[in-house]
Amino acid sequence: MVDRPKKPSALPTSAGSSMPPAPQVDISPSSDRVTATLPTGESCEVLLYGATLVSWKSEGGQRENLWMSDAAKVDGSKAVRGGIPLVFPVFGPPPSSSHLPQHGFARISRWEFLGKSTSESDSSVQLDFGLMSSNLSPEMRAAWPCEFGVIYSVTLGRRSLETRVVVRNEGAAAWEFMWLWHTYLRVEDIHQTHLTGLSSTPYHDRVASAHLTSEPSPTPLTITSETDRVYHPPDPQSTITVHTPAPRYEITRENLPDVVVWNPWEEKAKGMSDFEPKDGWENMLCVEEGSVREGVRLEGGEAWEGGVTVRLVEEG
Ligand SMILES: O=P(O)(O)OC[C@H]1O[C@H](O)[C@H](O)[C@@H](O)[C@@H]1O
Repeated sequence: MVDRPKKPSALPTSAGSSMPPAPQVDISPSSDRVTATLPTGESCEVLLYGATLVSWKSEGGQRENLWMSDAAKVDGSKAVRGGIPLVFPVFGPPPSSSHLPQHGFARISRWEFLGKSTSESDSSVQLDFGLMSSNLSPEMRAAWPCEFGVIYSVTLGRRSLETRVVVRNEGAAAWEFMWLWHTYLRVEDIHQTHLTGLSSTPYHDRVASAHLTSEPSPTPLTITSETDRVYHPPDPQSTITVHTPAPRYEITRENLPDVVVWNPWEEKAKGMSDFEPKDGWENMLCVEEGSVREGVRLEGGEAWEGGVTVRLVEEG
């Protein structure tokens, strides 16, 4: 984890001097969400429900980088359709013997806001959230009776969003889990969007068959129909780039071997009640980083850490 000095935001940095106070990062925690705004206007908003990032604005707050469905439920009644829901401890449908919901419980559980820290050197703010076994509903506790603690950190910079997670086994017995950032990126136009960094990478095509491993993708990868693929790039740290007409997104991963690329396309979007507008699939692309092909095993007392950074870079 990046070790950052903790600094209460209430303390003015220019105390005792004749200089005007430096602009402060604004943190607005409320009963259901935490919003952070940099002095330059960039912001992010995290719902306590699922620790779901529902907004990330750059360019002084002028540009939204995450796609959110107009029909997304943000009242805790359903996983949020958009933003960055967190997938844990299972990806996709759980095994038939399990009572866990699709994509697990992290995205439908209420997390705790643990606090924030700021960094003057690079004008960023870090927000920390936690989820433990004791936070789960009795149904989820019964479905996954493992002792765990998860710390999720979101760091907002001028042109970047860094997210990190530490999953710890707080019990004595070993267990396995999967983790994924289900990131809905906003793109200007899916028909003018392509990805680089996944070529020469075989993938599981979840549209054609859950078990088929296809030929490596061509370069660059364009999205021209319903797409649901799990890539396993040979280099787990390699950069994935999403090129759109606006700034491109450069995605770097730490300790995350798998990348899911998902766009429901026209027909599937029509069938999702919480997907609005119905042509919204033209303005979104899920590029999801995680560890989902195989479970990560943690012995009692062990911890696992992963991270994703998305940077905005001008094309050209
Ligand atoms: O509808 P959800 O449960 O949010 O899942 C949305 C999508 O998530 C991932 O991208 C999976 O690979 C897809 O198969 C799934 O359709």
